[in-house]
Amino acid sequence: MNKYDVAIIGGGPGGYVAAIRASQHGLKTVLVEKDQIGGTCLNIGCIPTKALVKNAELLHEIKNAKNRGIICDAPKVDMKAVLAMKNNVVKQLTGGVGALLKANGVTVFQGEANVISEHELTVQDHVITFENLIIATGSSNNIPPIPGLDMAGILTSTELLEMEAVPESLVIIGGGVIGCEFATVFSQFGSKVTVVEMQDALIPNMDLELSKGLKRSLTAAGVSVLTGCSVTKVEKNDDDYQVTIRGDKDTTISAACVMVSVGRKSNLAGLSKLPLTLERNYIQVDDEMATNLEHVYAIGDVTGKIQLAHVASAQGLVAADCIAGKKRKMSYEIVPSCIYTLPEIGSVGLSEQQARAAYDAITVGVFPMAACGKAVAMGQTTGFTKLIADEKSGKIIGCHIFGPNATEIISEAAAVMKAGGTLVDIAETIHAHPTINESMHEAAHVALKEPIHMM
Ligand SMILES: NC(=O)c1ccc[n+]([C@@H]2O[C@H](COP(=O)([O-])OP(=O)(O)OC[C@H]3O[C@@H](n4cnc5c(N)ncnc54)[C@H](O)[C@@H]3O)[C@@H](O)[C@H]2O)c1
Repeated sequence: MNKYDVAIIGGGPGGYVAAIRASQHGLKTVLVEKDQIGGTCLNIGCIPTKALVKNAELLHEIKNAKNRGIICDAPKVDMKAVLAMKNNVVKQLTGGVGALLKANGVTVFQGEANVISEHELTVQDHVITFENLIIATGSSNNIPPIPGLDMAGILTSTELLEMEAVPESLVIIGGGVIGCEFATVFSQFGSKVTVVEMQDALIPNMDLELSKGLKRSLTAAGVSVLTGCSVTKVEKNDDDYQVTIRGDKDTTISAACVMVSVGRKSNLAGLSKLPLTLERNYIQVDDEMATNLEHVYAIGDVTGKIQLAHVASAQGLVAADCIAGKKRKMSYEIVPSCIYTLPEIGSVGLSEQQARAAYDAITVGVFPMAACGKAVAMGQTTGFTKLIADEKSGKIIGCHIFGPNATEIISEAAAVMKAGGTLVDIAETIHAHPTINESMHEAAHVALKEPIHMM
């Protein structure tokens, strides 16, 4: 009998995590996924991108190996083998998630869900009846209405992850997270990359020092970064695209490929029978992830909150717990976000600009990677760790790291912030030596005006 306590549409990091938790609560749970389990994150987002970023890192290390006394031949990229490696990584992880769902007793239907009433959906020839519904349908690439972007051959990150050859040149429209990660990968792979960003800074919503540092490092890697510029049209001439750019002065750039990464839009197909409250086409939810319909919840990118896999998973756990009667609320105050560039970025809490606007007085401590022993030993001295605290209480309200292992060590700051910790808490915690983590320890000492390894 296809009658379930909870039906979940979408098997990404929001949906599959919610399904496992719902089932663990003893709820009869079904998950419907139209493509592959794992969603954007595992199949065409976070995971495959990180597989390529690792290759970019390797190439960068090999190219610089002679500075460390290692002589290597000039590296070459075999894109077909790179794709095989990337596909293997994806297969391993999606297979793992499939096994977890099975082990937790979640029923999985492959196919497109179509909600036909407030308590029923169809998938292929089946009718599924549900007491509660969790919508976890995610988002897809948004293509802005710029003349020429509807042309065949214009790429998004999805197609760029399937390239069988390294493009000679690549224009990336949008200098946000996707744009900067793909610029990192393809510039190291050998493409001549141009990034066109409409705002005055790359990754414009993050701490300005991160944006400036990233622009410097991408430029040093040979990427042409055009900020404060917009693309007005794209045309095709023989084999190349002509990209017309409006900035301080108008220019036209010729490129073999054009990728668009200007944000994403919600996936709402199959949901029109539900009278959901939407805003800018995103499903509106409260802190328990409930929509305006009592038994319908929504999680992940489709809610238009913070579009990150780990936020979707956290929302999925909240939704499943609330359905099971273990009511709790989602909080967005402490959400680490990471960008996989060279070097990496890890960020949590308020940017310095936001902190100055929100607090009467703040204390900022910045420690350069060039003064961190482990970073020097690794030959990766670009970047810094910045801690921001409320001057009155000393409580940490933001941390921004640009440097090696930034995406890993940012969780220390997140954990301290979650516990309401202060600069003194970090300064008085013994940090192992030599580690990049010491830069956080040192940044706390700098903020407290008692630096040890800095003049
Ligand atoms: N490492 C990660 O966590 C990771 C990786 C990839 C994607 N994501 C998430 O996926 C989502 C989508 O990423 P994204 O990079 O597409 O979006 P984004 O919002 O990060 O960046 C889009 C950028 O495009 C710019 N832009 C908008 N219109 C433009 C135009 N016409 N011309 C030039 N620039 C324009 C914006 O100013 C912005 O800087 C984001 O929410 C992101 O956080 C996260």
